[in-house]
Amino acid sequence: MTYHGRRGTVSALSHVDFTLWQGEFVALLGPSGCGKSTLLNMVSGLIAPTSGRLAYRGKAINGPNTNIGYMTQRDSILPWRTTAQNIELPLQIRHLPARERREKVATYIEMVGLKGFENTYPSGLSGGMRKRVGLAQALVYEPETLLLDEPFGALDAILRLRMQAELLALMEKLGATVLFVTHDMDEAITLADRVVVMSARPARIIDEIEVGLPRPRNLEQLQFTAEYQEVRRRVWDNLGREIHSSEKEMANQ
Ligand SMILES: Nc1ncnc2c1ncn2[C@@H]1O[C@H](COP(=O)(O)OP(=O)(O)OP(=O)(O)O)[C@@H](O)[C@H]1O
Repeated sequence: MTYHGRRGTVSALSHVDFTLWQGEFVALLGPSGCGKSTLLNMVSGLIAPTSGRLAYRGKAINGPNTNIGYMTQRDSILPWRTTAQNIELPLQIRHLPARERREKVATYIEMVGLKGFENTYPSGLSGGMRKRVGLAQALVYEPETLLLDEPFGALDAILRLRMQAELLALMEKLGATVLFVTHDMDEAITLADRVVVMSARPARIIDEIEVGLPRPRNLEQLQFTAEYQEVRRRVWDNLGREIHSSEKEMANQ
């Protein structure tokens, strides 16, 4: 994917070739600005690659894909709508009958732990609560596949751990297919079945690591296990090498 903008040409992704299997939770891990959001935008059908091919269930992706729920990095919560109204929005766009909308909104409000805040406007919600509204918005029409772009990036460590645990429990329950973008190695390993490590821009895939840690996972204990440390070392070996090489490149420029 190459962007041709007013400020010149930016080569965002070079050679990216991978398959996301049904029911799998894949974390895309890479340095800042390497092209992770670009990749999600392409998978969701919002932008088209300048070369190469993307397919969903074997069919070429030619436009927005309604089987996919996408939580972008910046939330799309409308300040003039309450929690319930924001979560209802994707269902209104799909013209679901009012009764069905109400039922689904109630289910997902409960699922993301926002019961009691149905009628609160975004200005009355904490950062973590806003993220939950965003997550419920992506989940509410029950897409087969979820794209989550650094959903917990701006949260403090404790809230982040809580949200990660909630997401994991939810995904294990729903059996959804997830593509999760992060630049946090521990987040990638604790959540995913497979970690796809991307290089600095223009991104290519430098490694794919099967995490292999059993589920359901207890996030508070997981990081202290020997198995976890072993996976972490393997991911770090690759990521560390990539960081050093991009630092060297920058120093030579
Ligand atoms: N619409 C655009 N026009 C021109 N360049 C763009 C556009 N969108 C992204 N880029 C550039 O493409 C590169 C990859 O951006 P992208 O947002 O995909 O990276 P990222 O890995 O998601 O970054 P981060 O981890 O910081 O969120 C960056 O250099 C960015 O400046």
